[in-house]
Amino acid sequence: MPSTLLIRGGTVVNADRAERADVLCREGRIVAVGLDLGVQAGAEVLDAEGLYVMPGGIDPHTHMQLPFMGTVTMDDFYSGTAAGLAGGTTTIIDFVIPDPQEPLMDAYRKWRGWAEKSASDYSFHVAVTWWDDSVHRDMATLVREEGVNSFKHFMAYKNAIMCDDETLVRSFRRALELGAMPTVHAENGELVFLLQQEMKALGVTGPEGHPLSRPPAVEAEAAQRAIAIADVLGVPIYIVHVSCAEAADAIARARARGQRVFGEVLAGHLTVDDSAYRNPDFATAAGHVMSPPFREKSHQEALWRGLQAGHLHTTATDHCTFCAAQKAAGKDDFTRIPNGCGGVEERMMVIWDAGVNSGRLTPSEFVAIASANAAKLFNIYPRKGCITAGADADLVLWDPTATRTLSVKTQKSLGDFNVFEGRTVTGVPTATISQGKVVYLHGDLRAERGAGRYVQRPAFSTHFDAMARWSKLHAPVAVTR
Ligand SMILES: NC(=O)NCCC(=O)O
Ligand SMILES: [Zn+2]
Ligand SMILES: [Zn+2]
Repeated sequence: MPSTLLIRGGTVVNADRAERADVLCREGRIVAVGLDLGVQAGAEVLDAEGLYVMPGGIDPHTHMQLPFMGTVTMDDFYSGTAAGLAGGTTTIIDFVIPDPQEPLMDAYRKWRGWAEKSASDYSFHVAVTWWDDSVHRDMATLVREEGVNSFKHFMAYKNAIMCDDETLVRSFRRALELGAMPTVHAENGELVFLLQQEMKALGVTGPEGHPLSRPPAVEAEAAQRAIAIADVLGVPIYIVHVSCAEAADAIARARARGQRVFGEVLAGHLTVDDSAYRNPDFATAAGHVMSPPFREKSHQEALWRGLQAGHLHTTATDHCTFCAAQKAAGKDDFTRIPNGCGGVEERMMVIWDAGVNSGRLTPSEFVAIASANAAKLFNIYPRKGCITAGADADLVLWDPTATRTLSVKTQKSLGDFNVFEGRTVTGVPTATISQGKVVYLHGDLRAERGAGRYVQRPAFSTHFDAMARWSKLHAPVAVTR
């Protein structure tokens, strides 16, 4: 396998520009980007004439091998990252989710072990699901010794991994001290719990009860609460899987006030609506059960507008695959259907097709939301998310004219369901390069078990510096009497 790769004749697309250029990669890094780079003896050459050459996708929200709701996802770190590579995604940021009372470091080491089989590079957010002095201490160890710079808080999943407000406040404050980004799954878990019981009391036990127990206001309330807590504490905040207009509006309002609030949106929420929950076929309806749920179509427009306006910043999948047999645990009670859907392979195609082909996004704006913005927010830019000398050679060659029909029959994920089933997209990856190696070429997936590396992410991204200066200048001053 040559360690030098030349990608010749394509249009290199970064978040800030697109230009005709060759890309030369050596020993896993990009060493030159420019016109007419000469072919070197022994180099592998990829012809990119007529193609876009983009930074490999970063999916900042996946759950591979997740133990959740009494079962474990179908995709492990190998099959899940391999599926990502087939779709042009070369880095995932997954989640360590400790059980309540489980030491954070124990959970972290467990997840690191599971992830060693990854085929692409990966990193971890760590969830804070409970609080005591050991959590306070372990957060520092994770940031300073393990390169974790983001902590996740579930405001839903009562009686399981839900954070109460005290834990949110303590953890946000600690994250600020450590220079790490707090992130939240914003849904009011108390309201969800109440509405679930009420739905069942009304006889609504099927998957249609899932969206009915998680209306947009439930998400908007939690988003607003998390934003307000972050504002009071002077910490930036990142809201995962924003699914509805009301939550997107809460972010836009806070940003208009100058607050550093960042939003993530899922390929599914941008393109799939809630009609499936009323499908008479249980497996189809349950296959769509994820939280927050798919929404009525009008919310999709609000999410696209958020991306276009810059109020929403990243796109992800929340890839979390459960098969029909697992979903059947909730046959008579929708609250027992394991929550989660796939998408790591389809994300970039679906968003390109619905975003770029529609004129909502330019190719550079697509690179921003599919890769560069996540790299910036989680402080791995320009190592990731940018085609420049010195960056990791993680790239995708993109044919904007080729079409594909997405289907469970052809997906690489081990899940047995595809929420994008039957969707024909225009704009597909023809090659994916990870660490300078061609790992996917014209349908031939060459993912290597264990080839992925753990990516450390330094603390104190640029936002922290600005916020610290602001806080210092606006510190409370006592009246001298
Ligand atoms: N999203 C979902 O339904 N499952 C995964 C856990 C989470 O992110 O909430
Ligand atoms: Zn979530
Ligand atoms: Zn998730």
